[in-house]
Amino acid sequence: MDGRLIYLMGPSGSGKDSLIEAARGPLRAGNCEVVRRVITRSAESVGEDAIEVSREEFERRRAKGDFALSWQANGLSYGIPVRIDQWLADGRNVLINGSRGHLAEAQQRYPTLLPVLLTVKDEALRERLLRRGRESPAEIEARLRRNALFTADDSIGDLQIRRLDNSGDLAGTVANLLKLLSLSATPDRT
Ligand SMILES: Nc1ncnc2c1ncn2[C@@H]1O[C@H](COP(=O)(O)OP(=O)(O)O)[C@@H](O)[C@H]1O
Ligand SMILES: O=P(O)(O)OC[C@H]1O[C@H](OP(=O)(O)OP(=O)(O)O)[C@H](O)[C@@H]1O
Repeated sequence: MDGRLIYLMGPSGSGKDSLIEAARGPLRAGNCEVVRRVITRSAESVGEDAIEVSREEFERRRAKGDFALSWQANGLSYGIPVRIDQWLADGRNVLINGSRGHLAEAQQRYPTLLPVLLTVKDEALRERLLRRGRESPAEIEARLRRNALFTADDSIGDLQIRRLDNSGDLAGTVANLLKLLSLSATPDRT
C-alpha cells in the first residue's frame, strides 16, 4: 500500500526546519521518512540539513530526473529527491519541507498529500529571521513581502490545509505535529 506525502509549508522563518529536526526521531519511529532537500544555497550558510549544489549541478540533476518536485523561490532552487517515490511505494509516509507556491503542482503529482501549514505571529516572524541571521536585511524584507502573496485559503481542491501554530515553544509544536499525524512522541510498544 502506498504511504502518504506530508507536505509541510510555511513562511521562511516560521520554524519548518527546527520542527523537522526536533521531530525527526519520533517521525522515523512512526514509519515516516524525512528527506533532505537539494538547494542552490551556499555551503557556508547555517541551518537546514540540505545538500547544497551549484545552479549548474542543480539543473543537471533536474534534467536527469533526479527530483520528484522542484521549484524556485527567494532566489534559490529547491529539489526533492525522487527516492521519495520508492519510500511511498514501500508504504512509508514521507515528510517534506515544501513551498506554498508549489502546493498546487505537488498536489497534482501526489493527490493524497497532507498539506500542513506552519504559522507564526507576524511580529515573531521578523524577529526570528533577524535572530537566525542567515539572510541580509534586504533578503529578510523580501521574504516578508513574499508572505503577502499567499492568501488565507484553507483548502486546495478537496484537500483541507491543516494549520499548526509555532508561535509558542517548539516542544508544543512537535507534540501537535505528532498528534496531527496520529503518532506519539514515544513509540507505542503494545
Ligand atoms: N517555537 C520557536 N520558538 C522560538 N524560536 C524558534 C521556534 N521555532 C524556530 N525558532 C527559531 O526561528 C528561526 C527560524 O527557524 P527555521 O527552523 O530556520 O525556519 P524555516 O525553516 O521555516 O525557515 C531559527 O533561528 C529558529 O531557531
Ligand atoms: O513558497 P513559499 O512557501 O514561500 O516557500 C519558498 C521556499 O521557502 C521555504 O524554504 P525556507 O524556509 O528554507 O526558505 P529560505 O530558503 O528562504 O530560508 C520553503 O520551504 C520553500 O523552499
